[in-house]
Amino acid sequence: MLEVHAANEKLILPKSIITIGAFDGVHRGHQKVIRETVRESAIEGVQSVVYTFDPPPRAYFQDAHILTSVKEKIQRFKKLGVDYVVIAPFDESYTKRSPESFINELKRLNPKSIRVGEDFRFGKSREGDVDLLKKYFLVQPIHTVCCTKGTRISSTRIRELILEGDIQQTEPLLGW
Ligand SMILES: Cc1cc2nc3c(=O)[nH]c(=O)nc-3n(C[C@H](O)[C@H](O)[C@H](O)COP(=O)(O)O)c2cc1C
Ligand SMILES: Nc1ncnc2c1ncn2[C@@H]1O[C@H](COP(=O)(O)OP(=O)(O)OP(=O)(O)O)[C@@H](O)[C@H]1O
Repeated sequence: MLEVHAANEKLILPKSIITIGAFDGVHRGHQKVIRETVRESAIEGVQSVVYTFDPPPRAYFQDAHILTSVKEKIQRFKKLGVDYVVIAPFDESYTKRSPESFINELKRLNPKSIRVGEDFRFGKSREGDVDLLKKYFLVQPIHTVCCTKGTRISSTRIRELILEGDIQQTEPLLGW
């Protein structure tokens, strides 16, 4: 059964496997990251957690078109077998938090490992990176999922295709 928590509820877990990101569109790249998180959590016998943002940071900073509502993202996380979703309200005060403050928040979830891409950034002005995260947690990189043309699947690419009116091409990238 999926549990949804707002970040300010300060959820505490004894052990977990976490993935973090905007996950806008819950495309095939996201699905792989989440499936690996769920698979590892089952092997370890601990809870799987998706920590996500509302709105997606790119929608907040760059006014990007939002592909999936929070409600729809939650439904897709549920289908992928996630145990917990933590939703951070991505607003002005949240964006000003330091990387260390975010790390302290993650500590409450006691992650055995964190699954994010090598280019993951966090904290004000994107100051925190994977090297900083690795000082506190085991961080396991995810192999990039590409489309048949060989380019990385991303929410940005899907937004571009929608703007070009090429909905058909978004389907193999979204995988739903
Ligand atoms: C506490 C916190 C503060 C953030 N502040 C900023 C910021 O000031 N500027 C920015 O561009 N992104 C900021 N971000 C967003 C990150 O750059 C990044 O988009 C987010 O961690 C999601 O990762 P993803 O883009 O790989 O999905 C912040 C993220 C967190 C967790
Ligand atoms: N194609 C992909 N293959 C593997 N992992 C991916 C892929 N796309 C995103 N991820 C991972 O999923 C998590 C969430 O990514 P994020 O929401 O930033 O996706 P994105 O598609 O890169 O978004 P945007 O284009 O808006 O920056 C991150 O850990 C990221 O590294």
